[in-house]
Amino acid sequence: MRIGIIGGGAIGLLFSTLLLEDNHEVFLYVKSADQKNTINRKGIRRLSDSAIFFPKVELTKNLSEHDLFINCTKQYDLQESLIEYSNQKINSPILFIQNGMTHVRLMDQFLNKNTVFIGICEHGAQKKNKHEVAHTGKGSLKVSLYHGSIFSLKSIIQKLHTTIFPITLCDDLFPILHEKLLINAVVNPLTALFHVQNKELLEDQHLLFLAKTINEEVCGVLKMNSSNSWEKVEKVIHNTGENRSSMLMDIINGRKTELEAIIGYIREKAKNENIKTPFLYFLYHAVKTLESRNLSE
Ligand SMILES: NC(=O)C1=CN([C@@H]2O[C@H](COP(=O)(O)OP(=O)(O)OC[C@H]3O[C@@H](n4cnc5c(N)ncnc54)[C@H](OP(=O)(O)O)[C@@H]3O)[C@@H](O)[C@H]2O)C=CC1
Ligand SMILES: CC(C)(CO)C(=O)C(=O)O
Repeated sequence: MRIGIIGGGAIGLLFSTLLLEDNHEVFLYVKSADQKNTINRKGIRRLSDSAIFFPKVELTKNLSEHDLFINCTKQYDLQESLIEYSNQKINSPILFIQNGMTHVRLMDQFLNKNTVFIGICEHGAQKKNKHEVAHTGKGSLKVSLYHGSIFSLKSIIQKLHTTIFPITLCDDLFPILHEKLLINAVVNPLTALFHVQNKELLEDQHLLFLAKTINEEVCGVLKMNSSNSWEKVEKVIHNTGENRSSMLMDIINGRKTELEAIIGYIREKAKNENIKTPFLYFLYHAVKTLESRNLSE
């Protein structure tokens, strides 16, 4: 397949290598000419096996049509890239893999004519620099239809699914988004506040207590069974144990986090339903403090 990947960050670089390994034609769209030139010269190096891959690299302002786009930007950059698709009149199907929930509301404003898929990404990835990426947690992509044809989604999954790039169809969008939202609400703020790898949430008894308490609180808001959900959260933490969560990486690198799309969304839902969420309240303001200090430096 001809696949366009938007964003040369951790997931964009990782997906480019996995799809090239599976012999797809990959076009990676990046924001800076500097990153484009670096990848053209050195390729993308996957640190786990030192394999090097050469996608075709383009700037995002020069999009062309593909069998599928995978948008790998952060939630807070999504609006800009949705405007790019819409200004450049892109008709190709687009898959979004962002953590959090706020993107779901944004889609309709810009992409009501496109075929849109929404997925959750269970991989862990860390970008070391412009062209090197570590695959810190092997997982799969679970994808659901947002608008358009289910037949097109089924055919794309059939062509993409391999052991290198596992991708499965989920019939119901919101349960999978809520499952991932819960995982990110439990893992990301705590790891960002305490500067720990994911696995420490299971290994340190105090962090484990906090993680379980946050799991309870979020399950109360999202109406999920907390003990079944905790098992899933625990499994993802285990599988991505060596990872530093994307929120921790944002804090370390002085970037904005996806807090609003994760904790902000759950708090708003709790507020509308008069549910008290003291731990989320604390997490929200604690991460905001780190974020605003970072951004003002
Ligand atoms: N990393 C992980 O392990 C996981 C991440 N996710 C989710 O995947 C998404 C991506 O995360 P991650 O890869 O870590 O994030 P990164 O910050 O590493 O990468 C995002 C990339 O998007 C680029 N970008 C932003 N706007 C545009 C644009 N308009 N056109 C082209 N590129 C653009 C940024 O470029 P620049 O740097 O030049 O600004 C950056 O390289 C997030 O929603 C995250 O929550 C989900 C599961 C795991
Ligand atoms: C699954 C997890 C928690 C992996 O680190 C993630 O999605 C993230 O870091 O944003």
